[in-house]
Amino acid sequence: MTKRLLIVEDDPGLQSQMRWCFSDDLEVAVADNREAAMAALRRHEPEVVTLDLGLPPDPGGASEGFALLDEILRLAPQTKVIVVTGREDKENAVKAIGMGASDFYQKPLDADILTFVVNRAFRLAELEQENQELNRQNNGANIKGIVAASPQMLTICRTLEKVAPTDVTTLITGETGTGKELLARALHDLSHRATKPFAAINCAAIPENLLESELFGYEKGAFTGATQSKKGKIESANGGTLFLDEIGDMPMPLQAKLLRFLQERLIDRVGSVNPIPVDVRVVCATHRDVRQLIDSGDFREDLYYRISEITLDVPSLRERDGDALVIAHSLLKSLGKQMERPNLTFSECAVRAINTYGWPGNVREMINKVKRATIMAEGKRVTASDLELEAPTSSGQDAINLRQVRETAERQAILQALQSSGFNMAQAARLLGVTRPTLYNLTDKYRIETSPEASSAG
Ligand SMILES: Nc1ncnc2c1ncn2[C@@H]1O[C@H](COP(=O)(O)OP(=O)(O)OP(=O)(O)O)[C@@H](O)[C@H]1O
Repeated sequence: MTKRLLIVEDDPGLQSQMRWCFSDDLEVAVADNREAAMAALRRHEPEVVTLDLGLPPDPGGASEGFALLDEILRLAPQTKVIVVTGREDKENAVKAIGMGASDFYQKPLDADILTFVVNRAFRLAELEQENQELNRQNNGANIKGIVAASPQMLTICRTLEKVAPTDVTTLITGETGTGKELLARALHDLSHRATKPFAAINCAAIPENLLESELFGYEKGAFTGATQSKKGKIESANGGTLFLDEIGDMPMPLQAKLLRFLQERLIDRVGSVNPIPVDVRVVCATHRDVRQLIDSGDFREDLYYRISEITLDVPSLRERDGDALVIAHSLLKSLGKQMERPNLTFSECAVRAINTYGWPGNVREMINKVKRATIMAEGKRVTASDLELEAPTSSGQDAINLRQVRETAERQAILQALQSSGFNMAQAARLLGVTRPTLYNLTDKYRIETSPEASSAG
C-alpha cells in the first residue's frame, strides 16, 4: 500500500523542498493552513503529517499550529505528527510532544535528517497497524483457538471464562461442527486443571460392548482377551478433565453407571470389586436434543440434571452475526500459511457467498471448503467457485446509477462491520479502514443504529 504523507507548511519554498525530498516514495499532499490541512487529512488519511507550528494567521507564533495538532489528533489519533519548529524553539517542541505529537524536527531543513525522522514515523505507524491487526485477529473471543466476533459467541466465551475455573459439570450442546470440542478444551485450558490430562471419548463412535471398558477400564481376566488390567478414560483423566462427546448416544445401562460415578466419584473397573476414587471435571457434549431423548425414554432425566449444572448452547454458524466471514478469513490465513500459499484473499463474490451460504456443517464444513479453495485458487484471489459455493447475484444489480450501487454496498459493509465487532465503533471503523469520526458520519448518513438493541428492534 502506498504510504501517505501530509506536509503542512505555509512557506512555498520549504513546501517544494519537502515535496522534492519525498515524492518519489510517498503519496504527498501539501496544505498551507489549518482548514486545508484538515480537508487533506480527511481526504488522504495520511499516516504521517509534518506540521509547521508557525501557520497563518499566527506565522510568528505557534498558536495555530497547536490548534491544528489538537484537531488532527482528535479526528485521527493514530496519525503520527512530526512538528516542525524554529531553530531554538525547544519549548514548543516539548509542548507538542506532550500533546501527542510523535516527534519534532527543527529548522533549517536538512533533507537527510528529515527523511530519517519521517521514515521512522512511518515505521511506527506500520507497527501500530500490525499490532491492531493482530489484536483484531485475536478477535473478541480472546480465548486461544476460538475465532469469534458475533455477540452470540462472545457471550458464550464470557460465560466460559467464568465457568472454567470452577469444577461444575458442563453440558455443551449445538449442531455438529459448531466447535463444542474446542470449547470443552478451552474449559480445560482455562481451569486450574490445565496442566493435567484432558481425556476425550466419543460415546457414539465406540460399540456398546466396548464402551464400558473404555470408560471404566478393566481388570486382568475380566473377559476373554483381558490379559492384563487397563485404566479406562475416566481414570486416565485423573486430576484433569474428562470430555464425554455425544453423551446423548450413551447406552442406557452405562448411563446408570456414569450417574453413580458422578454422584460418588468412584469407579469400578470391569471385573473388579474395589472402587477407585477419581478426581475429574466432567464436560459433556451432544448435537442431539436431550429433552427429546428424555421424552422418548432414551436418556435418564436424573443423569441430565447431573451433567448440565451449566449448559452452553452453541449457535449454528448461520445464526451468528458476522462470524462466518471472520472465521473464513482466519482459516484462509492459517491454511494459506500451512500450504505455502500466503497472501490469499477472498474476492467480493466469495465474501458474498460466505455470508449468504447456510453452512449446514458449520465450521468443520468451512475448514474443508477453505482448504479446497487454498489449493484451487489461481492467483491471489479466492473465488466463490474455488470454495464450491454459488456466487450470489450482486445486491447492486437493480440500482439505477453508480451512486446507488456504492451507497447500497457501503451501507451493507457498515452493518456487517458493526455486527462483526459487536457494535464496537472503534473496532468496526478499523474493520472498514475508516476513522471513527468517519464511521459516525456514515452511520448518521445512512441512519444506521449504532447499538445492538436498537438495530435488532429495527
Ligand atoms: N469459533 C471457532 N474458531 C476457530 N475454529 C473453530 C471454531 N469453531 C470450530 N472450529 C474448528 O472447527 C472444527 C470442528 O469443531 P469441533 O470438533 O469442536 O466441533 P463439534 O461441535 O465438537 O463437532 P461434532 O459435534 O461433530 O463433534 C475443529 O477443527 C475446530 O477447531
